[in-house]
Amino acid sequence: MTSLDFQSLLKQEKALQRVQLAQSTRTTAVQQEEEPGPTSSSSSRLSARRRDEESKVVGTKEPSPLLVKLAGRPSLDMEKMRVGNTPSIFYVPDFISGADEQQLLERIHAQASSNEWVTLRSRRLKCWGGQPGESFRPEPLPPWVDALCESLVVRGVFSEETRPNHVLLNEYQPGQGIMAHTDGPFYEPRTATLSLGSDAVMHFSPRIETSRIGRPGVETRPQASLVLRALSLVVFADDAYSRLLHSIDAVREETVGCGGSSGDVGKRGGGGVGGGAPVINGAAAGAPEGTILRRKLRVSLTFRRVRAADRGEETGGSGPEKNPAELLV
Ligand SMILES: O=C(O)CCC(=O)C(=O)O
Ligand SMILES: [Fe+2]
Repeated sequence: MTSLDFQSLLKQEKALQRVQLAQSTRTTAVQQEEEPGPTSSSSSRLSARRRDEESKVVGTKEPSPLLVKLAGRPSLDMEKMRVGNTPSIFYVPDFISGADEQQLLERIHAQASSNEWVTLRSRRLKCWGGQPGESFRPEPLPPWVDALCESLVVRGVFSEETRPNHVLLNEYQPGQGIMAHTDGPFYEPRTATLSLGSDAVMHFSPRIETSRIGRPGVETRPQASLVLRALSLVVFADDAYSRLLHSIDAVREETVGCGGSSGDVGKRGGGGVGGGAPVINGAAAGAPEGTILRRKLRVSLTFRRVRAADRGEETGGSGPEKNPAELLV
């Protein structure tokens, strides 16, 4: 065995041990979060407990095979995944494999008849983890959803302290989309979305106070677009989370970059017309300007952490205030 083989075996074994540990401590974690907080001291208690337990032999329960598989992948260097000159927008192509995607889609569609779905005009959705808001009470996630959250921590997308505890599933038929929005103040300013089943283009536009819209020099159109290939993960945080709006046009077909949406013109996701904004991850997504993308049934899973009730203030970026339009150039 070469030293490289040995290193990767060691990594896999460590990942497996973490998985077993995570599963055996999951109940404890949920109980701790139900205490007021999580304050920094409660989350450091949690990490300390994890560290203590890590030194013991753990795991009486078989870990989920999906989790073992996902967590066994190498951890990501998120800095290398940053796209364009953007503040904290990261794109990870092929975050999962096509086989993982199939497994996840089967699981999602196996539950399709359940009444947990909320149907909207432009998509349907399901959420796990509890009702975000002032009186948030975390609810346990289904094991396969929890497995995905764990894999995001193991692979370095979220820190242990910001482990996602809330997951949203959106399902879009071809021709459906999502209006320009921010994810709001109830979450920590970091969100990760896994795309399954179809490609789509996400547009980012400056968040403008309503009173300034329409004033000379105030730009509200999308300033950048990001191709979301199936299997990819997009992460945005901090200023990109709080000071930019994101949207997906409600179209059946779209042309990357210059041309904009080529089908169903006039049936946009709402709040913005994506076409024309420069694509900031064309190379990483293998989709140069002019690429035509046809939508299929798209399912996305969005992972976030609900903020502690005592810190439910508006999420703001750090550092000096910048015009949000400047964040993208
Ligand atoms: O489907 C997506 O990729 C985006 C979903 C989203 O922005 C949201 O649920 O807040
Ligand atoms: Fe969103």
